[in-house]
Amino acid sequence: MTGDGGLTVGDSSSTSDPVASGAPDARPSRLCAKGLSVDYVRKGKSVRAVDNVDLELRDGEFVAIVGPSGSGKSTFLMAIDGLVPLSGGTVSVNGTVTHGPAPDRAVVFQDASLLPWRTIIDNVAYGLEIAKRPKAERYRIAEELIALTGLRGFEQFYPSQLSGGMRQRVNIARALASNPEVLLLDEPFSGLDAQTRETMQGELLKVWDEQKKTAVFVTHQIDEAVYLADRVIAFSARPARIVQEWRIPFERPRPLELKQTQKHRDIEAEIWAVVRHEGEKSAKGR
Ligand SMILES: Nc1ncnc2c1ncn2[C@@H]1O[C@H](COP(=O)(O)OP(=O)(O)OP(=O)(O)O)[C@@H](O)[C@H]1O
Repeated sequence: MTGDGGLTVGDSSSTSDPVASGAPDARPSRLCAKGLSVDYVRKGKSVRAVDNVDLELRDGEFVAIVGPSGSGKSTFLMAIDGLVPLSGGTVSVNGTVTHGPAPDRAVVFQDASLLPWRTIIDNVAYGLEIAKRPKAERYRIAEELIALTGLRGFEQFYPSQLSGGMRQRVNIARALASNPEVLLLDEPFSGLDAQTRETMQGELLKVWDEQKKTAVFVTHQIDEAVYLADRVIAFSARPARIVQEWRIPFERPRPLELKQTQKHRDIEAEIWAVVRHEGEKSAKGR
């Protein structure tokens, strides 16, 4: 069940992607986690949340991470961002080992953490203001991202005047404003209703097709992972280790109707079986 390299869905597919056909990936390495481990201290005892995870993303790759609840997915993402200290291993961006958060990585969280007293455009431009970029430049960039994320006309609104889906658009625009090398998304659509969530998945792919950011996306939703990602990685029950990996063979751009196809459903079912098995192991261990 838990092969080292894991099953690779689509290896034999007709996709022209050189990665999927097994040829070496010539794209430069953007993000590299090596031997990444994280321990938390709980009631005076050390608890391992992430155990010795190796993961490399090439330029412009979109990787989704799935796994049972409490397996360590968010911890892994936070460790990449530098928000939680590593107990072991390294995180490198463009070959340079990172030490804590930096503008080369940006996170989009589940709850849109917008500043309520700032307008939408000022929220999007906030990071650029902190970075002391000239005013004209920050508004030019913010305007571009507002257009890209479908927020035109809402520049002068406040976060409380927007729906949850629109607030997440602002969050994504804000994360992209500093032009990070790597975009980290931690269940960004989990607070949205099913229909809005689906719309946002399509919108995210449009933005991603435009910008081709290297991205790590954590989610509970297998269908979301398969629809969005080039690769889906399943984490074990805590402590998180990589149990299996799937290469997703669908061409881009991907219409939302893709999710209704048998092949999409088959891949979902395969991944779901692995995640469920891991979840059961974790439930038995409690
Ligand atoms: N600050 C913390 N202190 C102690 N333990 C923590 C802390 N944050 C997370 N944990 C524990 O680490 C483990 C991994 O948590 P994490 O939130 O990373 O999992 P997850 O896979 O993202 O979960 P979910 O899918 O439910 O969001 C869990 O057992 C959690 O209780």
